[in-house]
Amino acid sequence: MIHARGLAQTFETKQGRTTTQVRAVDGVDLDIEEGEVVGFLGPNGAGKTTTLRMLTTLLRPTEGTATVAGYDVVTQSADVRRSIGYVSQTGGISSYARAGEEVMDHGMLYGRTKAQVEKRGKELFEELQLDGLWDRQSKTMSGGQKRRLDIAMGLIHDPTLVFLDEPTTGLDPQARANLWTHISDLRERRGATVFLTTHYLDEADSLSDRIIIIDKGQIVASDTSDNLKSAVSGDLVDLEVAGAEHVAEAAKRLGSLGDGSSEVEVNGNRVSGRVRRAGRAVPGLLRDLDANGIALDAIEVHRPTLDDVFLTLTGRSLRDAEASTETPTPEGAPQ
Ligand SMILES: Nc1ncnc2c1ncn2[C@@H]1O[C@H](COP(=O)(O)OP(=O)(O)OP(=O)(O)O)[C@@H](O)[C@H]1O
Repeated sequence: MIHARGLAQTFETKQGRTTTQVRAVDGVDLDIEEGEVVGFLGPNGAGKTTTLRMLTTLLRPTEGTATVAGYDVVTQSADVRRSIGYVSQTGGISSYARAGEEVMDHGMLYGRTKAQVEKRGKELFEELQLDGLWDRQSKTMSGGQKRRLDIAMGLIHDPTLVFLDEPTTGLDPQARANLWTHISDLRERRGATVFLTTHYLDEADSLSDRIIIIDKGQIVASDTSDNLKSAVSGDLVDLEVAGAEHVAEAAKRLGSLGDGSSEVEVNGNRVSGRVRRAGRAVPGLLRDLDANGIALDAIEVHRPTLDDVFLTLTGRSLRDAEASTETPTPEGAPQ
């Protein structure tokens, strides 16, 4: 459904007389099959939106090639556009027009008849819990309602391939959960292929069949969430030791679990380290500590997260990467 080879985008930004080049996407290869839901994850400024804009023909690649739904994004851009649904990051709807009319107009742009778009539009309003809002002016809708209206616009022509750019950014937790259900339904009920960008780890985790992680314009991982996590060595075991005098001994015993190679960090009374198959190893550790008179105030075991995957691959936490990413204000709109 989506195939890319060496896809790249270099932007030029001017500050005074100095021209700086930003390599926003740096040689991306993608192979996404029909019916897959793919989460495209990365920190701010990693190149998610730029990749998506190239795949949806809104931005011409500076290097590389891509086909989407069988069509070349440069030489057959009109065919690509006809075959996809696209919901942009910012959303476009905030007008005096009635919500239903906007959705119908959009569908008719794709060559559907008025009767077809009215029927499909009303179905989508019901599915997306927008019932009763058909005659509302979109500018009077709440943020969550507008976002769902954006999605209705992206789906009105029944595309089999849907691009969603950060679909839930800015929504409250309930509206996010709601939208997740709708996104899952796209594949379950309509067999659609979904390519969604996000920087929410939980979103990528719960929605996607496959997660592709991009960092600094390059793909650093592509696999199922479970496989990515199992490549991280072990579960994180956190001990809170009851007496300061026992901390060093507890650290030694935690470090000697498994093959004895786990690195242990000590912070005050907290001792933490990665342990393979913690579910099996921890009961023995507890017995061992108890037999040696070392009491614990608390113990927590955390399965690896996608953030751990990113940390293992890049040496940085996704959250830190996000906080430290400078996203200069682009000069001039993209092509
Ligand atoms: N039109 C442009 N001109 C110059 N630089 C740009 C332009 N568009 C994007 N960039 C730069 O390209 C890099 C990638 O941006 P992009 O928007 O693709 O990242 P992103 O992963 O989608 O980030 P976010 O999660 O914040 O949306 C950033 O450094 C950004 O500042």
